[in-house]
Amino acid sequence: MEEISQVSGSAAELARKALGKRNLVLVGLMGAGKSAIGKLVAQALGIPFIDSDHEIERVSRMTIPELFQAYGEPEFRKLEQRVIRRLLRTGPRVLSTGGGAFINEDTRAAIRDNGLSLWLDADLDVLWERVLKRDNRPLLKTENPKKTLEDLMIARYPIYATAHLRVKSRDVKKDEMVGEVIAALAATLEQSDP
Ligand SMILES: Nc1ncnc2c1ncn2[C@@H]1O[C@H](COP(=O)(O)OP(=O)(O)OP(=O)(O)O)[C@@H](O)[C@H]1O
Ligand SMILES: O=C(O)C1=C[C@@H](O)[C@@H](O)[C@H](O)C1
Ligand SMILES: [Mg+2]
Repeated sequence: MEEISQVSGSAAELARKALGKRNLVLVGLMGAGKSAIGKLVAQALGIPFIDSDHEIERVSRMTIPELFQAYGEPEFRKLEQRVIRRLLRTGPRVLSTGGGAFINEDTRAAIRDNGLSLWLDADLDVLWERVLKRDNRPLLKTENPKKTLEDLMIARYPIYATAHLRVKSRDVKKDEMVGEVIAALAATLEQSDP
């Protein structure tokens, strides 16, 4: 056990070094685990965690479904863009984004320039099982939400694929996902070392 914690400790150290003052920005579709895994990654790295959906709800004093209903998706994206640009100014942190944030060109450019993006890539069935459990995603309020999720995957995956890093999100223990995210981050340092 001692040996395992030393290995993961050194991976976390390398990952922290790789990040420098930047934010690690988690991107990916609804249910990929950006919020759940992001929070644990931040704890493991000893840096703050922030979630753009939560921050949007905090500043607007409205829930995301309320924002979509009152102002529509385009206004939500503008607010999301402003909030994420602001959040990127402070680091290092782990910043978990909403599922559509990285699809917005301006938000994506800000993330590319100021953060290190990591795509939590998941298969449809994994996402579907997870999003079924909560009723808080306005984009899935359609006649056939599974088909909507699949259409979003087809449209968005080529864009998420432009993130700096990619980790496959699977139904394994959350700690295992955390280890994989940290290893991916640490590997960027090894790659950049002469
Ligand atoms: N590896 C995992 N094993 C089991 N459950 C998981 C795993 N990763 C995430 N989950 C669960 O799946 C659900 C969705 O995860 P989460 O809210 O983190 O997704 P998200 O990517 O932030 O989605 P959104 O874009 O809607 O904010 C949560 O209940 C979370 O606890
Ligand atoms: O995938 C999306 O476009 C969204 C995902 C959620 O995180 C929220 O940001 C909102 O429901 C929109
Ligand atoms: Mg989330």
